[in-house]
Amino acid sequence: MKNQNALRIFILEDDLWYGSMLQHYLSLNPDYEVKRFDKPGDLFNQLHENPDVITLDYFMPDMDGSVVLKKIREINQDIKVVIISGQEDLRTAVSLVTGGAFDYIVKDEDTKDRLWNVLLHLKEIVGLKKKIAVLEEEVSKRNDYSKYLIGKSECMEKIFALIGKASGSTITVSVTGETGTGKEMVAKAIHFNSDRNKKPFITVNMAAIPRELVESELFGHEKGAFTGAVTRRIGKFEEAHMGTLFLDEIGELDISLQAKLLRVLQEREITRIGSNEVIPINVRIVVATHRDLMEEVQKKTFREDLYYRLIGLPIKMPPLRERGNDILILAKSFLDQFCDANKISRKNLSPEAARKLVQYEFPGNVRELRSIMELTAVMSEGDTVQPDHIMINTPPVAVHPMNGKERTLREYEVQIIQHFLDRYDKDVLLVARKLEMGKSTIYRMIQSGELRTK
Ligand SMILES: Nc1ncnc2c1ncn2[C@@H]1O[C@H](COP(=O)(O)OP(=O)(O)OP(=O)(O)O)[C@@H](O)[C@H]1O
Repeated sequence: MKNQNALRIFILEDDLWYGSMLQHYLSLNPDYEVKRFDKPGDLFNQLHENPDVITLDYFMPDMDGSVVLKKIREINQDIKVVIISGQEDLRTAVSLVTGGAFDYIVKDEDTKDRLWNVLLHLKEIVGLKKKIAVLEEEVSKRNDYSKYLIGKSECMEKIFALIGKASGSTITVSVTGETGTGKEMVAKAIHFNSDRNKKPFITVNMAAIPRELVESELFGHEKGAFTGAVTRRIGKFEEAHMGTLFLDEIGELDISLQAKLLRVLQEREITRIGSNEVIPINVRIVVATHRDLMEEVQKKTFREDLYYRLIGLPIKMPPLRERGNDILILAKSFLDQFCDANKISRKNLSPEAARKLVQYEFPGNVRELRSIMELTAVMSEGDTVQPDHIMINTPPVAVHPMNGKERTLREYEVQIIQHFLDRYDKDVLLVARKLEMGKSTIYRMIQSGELRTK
């Protein structure tokens, strides 16, 4: 059976006897897979097998060792090359090692033992590199937020498509939506699905930083720039260099700082407070807000020019109550996650429990659903969740048609039916039953364009 962790070694040696001796000796180690070549051309033909190590005889009749080394390095820089030569010339050794050789061994009676030791050392390095590659792969999988963003509803499918579009470019993205709808998750999904995913993802929540500290938080400061600036501090823009900067609650940014942010976004460079040095920055910006920024522009609390600079690719997160069956998919997923984490057996939702969930408004959206399901897992006994196990603190609110601007009776009617259609995945029959009205009335209103089914 092939040993997946074997160190793959190619020997290039024109002296057949010496080459065979090395091959035999190294093959004594079951962790080595050894192949021998006596001409550089033959070795190059097999380089696609990606050996971990090549031992290279420096004096070859066909090609000088330094040329072979250069060619190997051009094809694959990851292959470690150990030079073996009769030449005891230190200058050659130094120039080969600076040219990319891993080590240089002089051909004498100790060669095989020294080579043995070099290879043991190399096996460790190659093993560590492979482990790092596996771990990096795992981390990037763990950070593949699109796998964690759960949803099958039409509106979430649209969000996934937009995340895909945003990930493929460096366009600024603005995510809006009520609290707990997953705006930060979207920002992370975009970052970790983009080619910046090995660089930092930095979050700054504008609402969480005292107003007077925001500038220094974003752009950094030099020591002594202001009272309290006892050391130099790098700002979040610099920290996010080559990665993504997520500016959460951007609507809370003080108007006095908005002009500065706009300048930075236009010039793509920052200056730390108290410094004259201009530092170029390369960051992708994702902003989020639960506010209607256009409304803020009209109220003159948000600069219009900054608004247009930030809007980029807009992604509007739908409230959970408009995601139809996603409520139950998410609920089951949160329930399973909690049970698995606490090593209790998984539970099912009874039809009545499911109904209780879909009838609730979820003002706190997905975040609220997660907390409710965690509490449910604790409260329920047995393997089926009943409605009583689901503790909803706020009383269920059907619709609040009286909130907001005044409407005609007909408009209220349309608003209520639309709300139910959105909630129940445009299932006209179900909505008609729930509202105790004729399904033909609903169909007529859809036909006339009063109600949306898309
Ligand atoms: N589609 C989803 N699938 C799975 N979990 C989700 C989804 N959307 C949100 N969540 C979970 O809901 C919680 C809130 O998500 P997140 O912080 O991204 O929301 P937000 O809109 O940024 O909230 P806020 O506006 O309050 O900052 C997190 O625990 C997240 O894991």
